[in-house]
Amino acid sequence: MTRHLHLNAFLMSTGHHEASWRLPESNPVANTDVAHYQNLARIAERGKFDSIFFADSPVLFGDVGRRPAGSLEPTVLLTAIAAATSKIGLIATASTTYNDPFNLARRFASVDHVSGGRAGWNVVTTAGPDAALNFNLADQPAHAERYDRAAEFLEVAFKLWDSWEDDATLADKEAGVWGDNAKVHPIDHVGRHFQVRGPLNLPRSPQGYPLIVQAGSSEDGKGLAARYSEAVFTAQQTLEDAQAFYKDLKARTAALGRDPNGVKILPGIVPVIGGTVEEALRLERELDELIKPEYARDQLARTLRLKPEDLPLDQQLPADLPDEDEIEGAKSRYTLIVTLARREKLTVRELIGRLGGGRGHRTFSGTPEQVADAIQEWFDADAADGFNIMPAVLPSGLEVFTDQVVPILQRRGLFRTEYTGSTLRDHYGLARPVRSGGSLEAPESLQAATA
Ligand SMILES: Cc1cc2nc3c(=O)[nH]c(=O)nc-3n(C[C@H](O)[C@H](O)[C@H](O)COP(=O)(O)O)c2cc1C
Repeated sequence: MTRHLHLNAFLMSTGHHEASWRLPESNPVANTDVAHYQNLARIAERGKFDSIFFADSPVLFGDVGRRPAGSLEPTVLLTAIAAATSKIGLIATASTTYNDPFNLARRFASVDHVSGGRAGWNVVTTAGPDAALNFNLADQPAHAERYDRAAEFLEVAFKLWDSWEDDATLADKEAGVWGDNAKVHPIDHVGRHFQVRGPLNLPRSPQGYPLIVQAGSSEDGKGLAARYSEAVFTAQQTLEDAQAFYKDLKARTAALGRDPNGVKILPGIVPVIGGTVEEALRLERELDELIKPEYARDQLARTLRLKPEDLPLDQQLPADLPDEDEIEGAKSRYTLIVTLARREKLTVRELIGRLGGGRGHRTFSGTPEQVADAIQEWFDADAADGFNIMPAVLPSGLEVFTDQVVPILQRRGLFRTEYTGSTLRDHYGLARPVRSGGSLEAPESLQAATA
């Protein structure tokens, strides 16, 4: 089976570089401008991307002085984007720790109805203590507890999406019968975290389920991804690390009886593209020089559970840092940052520059040809099924990728020249789960999840 590259546009206000909002071209209040996001989605659709994606956390992070702060609730934003596009997939993040299954299952099924089958859900447990304070808690639930809840949350969501059979709606005007009660099922879920009777108060959506995306990379994170996810986002700094993650996750998926091709692995890349290498590096330097180190050092201190004064800008990280298993936040991101700093002997200032561009995702500055080579190298080396494209500056970074890198990938036969389907599942080459006659024929890629 020919493998095709998958491209997801990870959209974030004026771009992933934390100082992008300071460029003359940038709209500093793009983070709440729906027309900005509709324009970005149209650019990505012109580039035949599989999907666009919004991260999210139910908390206002850190210091509003540093970069555009606050974000539109992403499923609401997706409905506005759905109205402005017709093909591109629409993926939003929502937390299993700070939501309930009934409302969230309904919300994503609604996005799927509104978009004609283009909804995807990035399932997160929300790492970090701050969000907990917005939801009657004094601290974040333990890492393992968050993932245990997430697994049950997904079980309930699948049951709710399956509570209507595909042919439950009759709309028989003659007989005056709208629906068939025998095809709408309570779910009567009773579990450790949730009791949900069901059925969902919404007919089955065009895709049956939204595409299930996950982004954890710890043992718990990979366990959840192997059982339930169909696309996995990950931050990987080196080809070797990416190959190891790819091999491990595919093996875990197969060990659960799922089709490993049913899980698409997309590492992030923050491309800074110039007509020449010098031009690309100049743009990278211009952005890095706009970073105010004190903001970034505060955030780095929080991640490393240190005080800012423990991190002198022109010295390397302190020798004694906590082990990953002491971290209750985003375990794998913590390890990635510390490993990056140690491996490349980065000073705090240098590390801040690297993180300012992509928060631990791989950054790559070069010409369109070199960016295409970097993508093809990992794709050919079984380190990725596709990429999370994270333009440093938006919209210009997405435009130049769409107009100058995508054509190279298309000429090399790596990427679609036209959409061949209309749903998000079609774009990722994943079957639609069918629910009829009381039975569920889940696609092999999801069988373990819905067993
Ligand atoms: C591309 C990408 C996007 C992410 N988006 C979010 C997000 O929107 N909200 C969130 O709480 N976590 C987000 N995360 C973090 C993951 O959900 C997770 O907390 C992190 O990868 C650490 O997972 P681990 O504790 O299993 O190692 C994202 C991670 C990646 C790689």
